[in-house]
Parts: sequence; structure tokens; C-alpha cells
Amino acid sequence: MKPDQTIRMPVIQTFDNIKRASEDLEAGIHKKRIQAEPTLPIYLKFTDVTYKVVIKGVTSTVEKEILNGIFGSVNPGEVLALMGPSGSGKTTLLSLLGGRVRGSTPGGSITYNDQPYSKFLKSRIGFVTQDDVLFPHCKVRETLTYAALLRLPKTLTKQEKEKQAIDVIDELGLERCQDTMIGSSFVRGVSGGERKRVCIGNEIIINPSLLFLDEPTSGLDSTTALRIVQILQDIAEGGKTVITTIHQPSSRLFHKFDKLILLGKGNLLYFGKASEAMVYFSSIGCSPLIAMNPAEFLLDLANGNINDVSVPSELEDRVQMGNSETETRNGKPSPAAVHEYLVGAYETRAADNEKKKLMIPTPIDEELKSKVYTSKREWGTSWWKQFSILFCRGLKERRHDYFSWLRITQVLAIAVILGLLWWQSDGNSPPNQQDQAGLLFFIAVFWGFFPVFTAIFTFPQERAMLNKERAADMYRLSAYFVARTTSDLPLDLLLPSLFLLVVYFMAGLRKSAGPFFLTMVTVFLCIVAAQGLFGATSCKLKVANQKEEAKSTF
Ligand SMILES: Nc1ncnc2c1ncn2[C@@H]1O[C@H](COP(=O)(O)OP(=O)(O)OP(=O)(O)O)[C@@H](O)[C@H]1O
Repeated sequence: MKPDQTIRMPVIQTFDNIKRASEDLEAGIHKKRIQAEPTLPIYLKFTDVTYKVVIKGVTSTVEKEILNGIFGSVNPGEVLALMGPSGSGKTTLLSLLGGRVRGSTPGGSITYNDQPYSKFLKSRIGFVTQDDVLFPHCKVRETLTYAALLRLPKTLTKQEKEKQAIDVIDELGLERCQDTMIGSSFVRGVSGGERKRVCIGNEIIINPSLLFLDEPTSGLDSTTALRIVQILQDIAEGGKTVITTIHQPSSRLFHKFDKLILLGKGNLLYFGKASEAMVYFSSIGCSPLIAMNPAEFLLDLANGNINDVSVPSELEDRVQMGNSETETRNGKPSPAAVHEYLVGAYETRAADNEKKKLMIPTPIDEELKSKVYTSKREWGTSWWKQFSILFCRGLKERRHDYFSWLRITQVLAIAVILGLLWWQSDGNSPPNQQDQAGLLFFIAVFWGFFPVFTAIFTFPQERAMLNKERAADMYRLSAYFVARTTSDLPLDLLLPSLFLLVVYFMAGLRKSAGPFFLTMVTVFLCIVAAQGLFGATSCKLKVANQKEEAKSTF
């Protein structure tokens, strides 16, 4: 799709016309046509983006500048790569562009079809985070099916949504591992590359207009990385706008990007076509002296390392002037001097030209612009369906934790100890009745706190998932709260029942059946209350996050 092509009509999603073809000979795998169906085109532009955070110390408060005057644009059909050394601000910029920044308010302007960010965009944006946030015990197919059921529009039937999940599995080449668990550091599951593809699948399943990816190739071998970038290119070819951060791409990978932003310490060192980056740097006097991967060369420059790179005469002059701050021990310009030179060179030689291009209005009609600006949220499915899907998913995921041998042994061991301490206690005489009352009190207190502690420890694991899914408007918070609270109950009640059964027979509580059953009811109520408390806490934290998010989103 050409950037200057005028688009007249918004295209409606149909989700049934994905075409598969061509072979990816390069990566040696069968490649299909990814997400070829039409979508709402989104032109993303950003100018003078600045971002600062306030770091509160014990004695003082410091303001740290993370991004300074970043600009750029990316059109449907293009892949924009954000490159730079570690800590240069790639993730921050990506999060700002994807409307996912919390905390301080960013400066500058970010527009989508010339309109500011709106809630409507949440359902049109796919965001693949750096960390793979997935449920470890869910299988690949289950993970994608749940995403399809929750995120795809109401107009599709359940079967169509499930088919869409299977299509995505085919498209991403995940057929072989579709019945494998995702896994975690404790549970063996799919490989790192497969997990990354599941994360991408989770996002492309909605056929997003804008796809953001934070280091999708980190930790992968070059063939798998190439395959992932090839997938991104295919997605972009379907009319989507793709923005990805990337650490150290191979030269083959580098040439697959349409546009490039090179960052250094939060400043812009280059924005433009990736294929023209080397020409630009040679025009400012920086060229590799030996054959080098362009990405490696650019990262070296952004780090201020100019070994095996020609030194621009302007920089050399500064060194010869004998300024110790700009010179290293071997007589070469210091990294700080190189950085300063690169920032200045881009500002004076290229920035104005690029900024002028950004001022040109996006060539799309008003209908498309206004569509982006609607503040109406679009839920994929009704409240009840959200609840039932989340209920089933919760039940499936957490049964592994609940029925771990460690937990069963823990509960049974405590039951046996109690049974031995109160072994066949006779509840006929008043002192013994007091004894049994003590036991019943202990049981109620134990089961009042046990689920609370469980909830406290499981919450941090779920929080990342809740944040990720709510950021994409996958479901309502109330549906999550009710499903989370109720899906734990059947599991929560099984272990206490086992526990109580053991204590009942060992401690000879048959004679005090009345108080015993009263205790059971109390135990179950305690568990319900603990679950409710957990849900309320999670919702409170989530709402607090959302308030922060609302403050910082512009
Ligand atoms: N909320 C924050 N508070 C303090 N410092 C922050 C905050 N957010 C980002 N930073 C700092 O801003 C800088 C840029 O961070 P960012 O994560 O964007 O870098 P990056 O280029 O994505 O790095 P990497 O490639 O290692 O992921 C880092 O020095 C980071 O420590």
C-alpha cells in the first residue's frame, strides 16, 4: 500500500478470507499469507515526543529525561523498527505510541489518522510485550481459543471464533505444538520461539490495525528471528501498521524493515527509510572501515563506539583541540562526544526535512478520521459470555496449583496432626466438649487464613495478565472479578472437605455433629470471604492503575 494513496471507505472485518500460499524457502518452513484480510488503516505520526519521570529519593526528587524530541511516522503496510542500545528508550517510546504508559504525562503529539488516542483504538491495537505473559498451564490452542472467544466481535459465532484460532495456529506454524502446554520456569512447555509466536498470535487474532512488538526476536536464533520478522512483514503487507523494537538484528533481518528510528540516550539519531540509513551516516562522515552488518554498525555508533568507523572531520577537530572531555586515552573521541555529534548532525541536516513531511495531512477521508476518534468501547462479547469463558479458563489454569502434591500433603499432614492431638475425643463430659470447641475454633481460623494467603500469593502472578488483557479491553473488570472469585470456589472447597473428613473421623467428632457441620459452614463462608477479598483487592489495584493510566494518556 502506498502512503500517498487516498483511502475512501473503511473496510469491514470478515475474518473468513485469510489466504495461504507461498513457501518461505529462506527459513525452510511453510509460510502462509498472514492476516491478508482488510482492516481499518491507521497512519501513526508523532512529533516532539518527550517523556520524563520523577524519581523520588530519600532526601531529594530528581527528574529523569527518558525521551527528548522524538518524531517519526509509520503508514499502513510498513514496518518501523526502533533500534538503539539498552536503556535508550525504545520500550518507553513503543509504550507511548501504543497508549500504554502510566505515570508521568508525555509531551509532544501522537496522532492516529491525525486524531489523538481514543478508547476505540484499544480494540484496534495489538501489543506484544517484552515479557511473555501467558498462562503456563494452558495449551497453545486453548490460549489462542480463549483470546479469540474474548476478543473477536460478537457478530461471529463460537465456531467461527474457534476456527480463527486454528487459522492463526496454521499461519504462525504452531501446528506441531498446539497441544503442548505453554510452560514456565517450573513447568516444561513450548520453546521460546513458539511462546513468542503464541504471544504474536494472541494479538494478531483480532486483525489489529496497529501492531506493536517489544523485542519479538530477543533470545531467538537467527532463523527463528528471521521467521518472526517475515511474519511481521506479511502482516504489514495486509495493510497493517507494524512497529517493533529490535536489539541486534542480522543484516538479512535489518533489510526487511521499511523505516528505522535509531535512538541514543533518549535522543533521535536517525529517522527515515532503513535502506537509506547507511547513506545518511556516511553523509555525516561515519562509515564502516571494514565489512559490517549495518545494524551492528548503527548500534556501535549509537553507543558512541567508533572503532572501525571513520571519524568525521568535525569530531576530529574537537579532539585535536585537546578538550579532555571529548577525548579518550587512545586519542579517539569519547562516547559522549560521538553522541553529541550525532544528535547535532541529525538536528541540523535531516530533522527539518522530515518534520516538514510530517506536517502534510494524512491522505484519508474524514470518515476514517472520525472513526478513530470515537470514544465508544467495543467489547468482543457479552458480560455473561466473558464471565463463563473466564470461569472455565480460571478453573483449568488453577486446578494445577490446587491439586499439587505439595498442597495436598500439606493439608493432609495438618489434618492428621489435629486428628492425633484430638484422637477420638469424647464429647460427653463438659471439659471434653470444651476441648472439641477448641478444635472447631482452630479449624475455622485455619481455613479462614489458608485461602487468604493462597490468594495473596497467586495475585501477583495474575496481575500481569489482568493488566495486559484489560489494556486490550478484552473483558469487563466486573466479569473478571466474579469469574475469579467463583472459579476458585469449587477448587477451594475440595481440599477443606478432605481435611474436615480426616479430622472428623480421627478426632471422633461424630457425637458433636451439630457444631462440626456449623464449623464446616463457617469454613466455607471464610473461603468465600477470602476469595471476595482477593477479588476486591485485585479490582481496587486495577482501578487505581486505570486512574493513573487515564491521567497519563493523551
Ligand atoms: N518509570 C521509570 N522510572 C525510572 N526510570 C525509568 C522509568 N521508565 C524508564 N526508565 C529508564 O529509562 C531508560 C529507558 O528505558 P527503556 O526501557 O525504554 O529502554 P530500552 O531501550 O527499551 O532498553 P532495553 O533494550 O534494555 O529494553 C532506562 O534507563 C530506564 O531505566
